[in-house]
Amino acid sequence: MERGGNGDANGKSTTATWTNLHRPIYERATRHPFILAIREGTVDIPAFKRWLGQDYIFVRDFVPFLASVLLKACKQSDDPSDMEVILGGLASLSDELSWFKSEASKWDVHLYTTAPQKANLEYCRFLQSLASPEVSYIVAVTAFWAIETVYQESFALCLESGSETPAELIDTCRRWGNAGFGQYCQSIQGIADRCLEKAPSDEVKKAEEAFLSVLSYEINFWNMSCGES
Ligand SMILES: Cc1ncc(CN)c(N)n1
Repeated sequence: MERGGNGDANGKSTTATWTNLHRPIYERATRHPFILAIREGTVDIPAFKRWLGQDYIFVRDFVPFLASVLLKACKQSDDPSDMEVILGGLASLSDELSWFKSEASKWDVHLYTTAPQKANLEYCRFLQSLASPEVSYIVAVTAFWAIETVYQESFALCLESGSETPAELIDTCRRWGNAGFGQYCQSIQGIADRCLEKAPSDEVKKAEEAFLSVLSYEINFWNMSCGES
């Protein structure tokens, strides 16, 4: 089997190469009108509340997905520190679920009676498919990196100087836009790139497809939050 190799001729890592290669869809996911409206202080509050209720459902489904990535790291990774990064992420989801509950009560969003919308159901189904033992660690960890990075880049944009994010949404933006979460995403990116460097080309191709699928599910998720289904 052919080897995937490490990115392009300029020495860029595989994930950096893909981000450049697929820039238009990457930007549709990370600079979505929903995020730009938060940043400009014009976000529709019902849309924000819809996002909040739907994202709680998503994060609940993200837990078993991440547990499956952890299991694959334990079985397939050649670097013991991968497990520590992923375990840290999994542990922080407990705090994240509590945050959703307190934020929901602040905004009068009823989490337990919120039904998942179509775009969310489809994304959660994709997560379930990635959790299958037939999906390799390389593909799963690449998807994990993409999922976290879309939120990191999106919400970091709302914290940049010059942004007019409403005060009551700053806490939400900090949750994913803070520098620590940015470092965590870089650690996952480092893991993905190290794995991709050694992977056979068919696995690299599957990982790229998973990256593109994540971007497309993320766009649909933002669209759903804006009220387009
Ligand atoms: C839809 C979605 N994508 C990503 C994340 C970040 N874990 C999230 N909470 N929700």
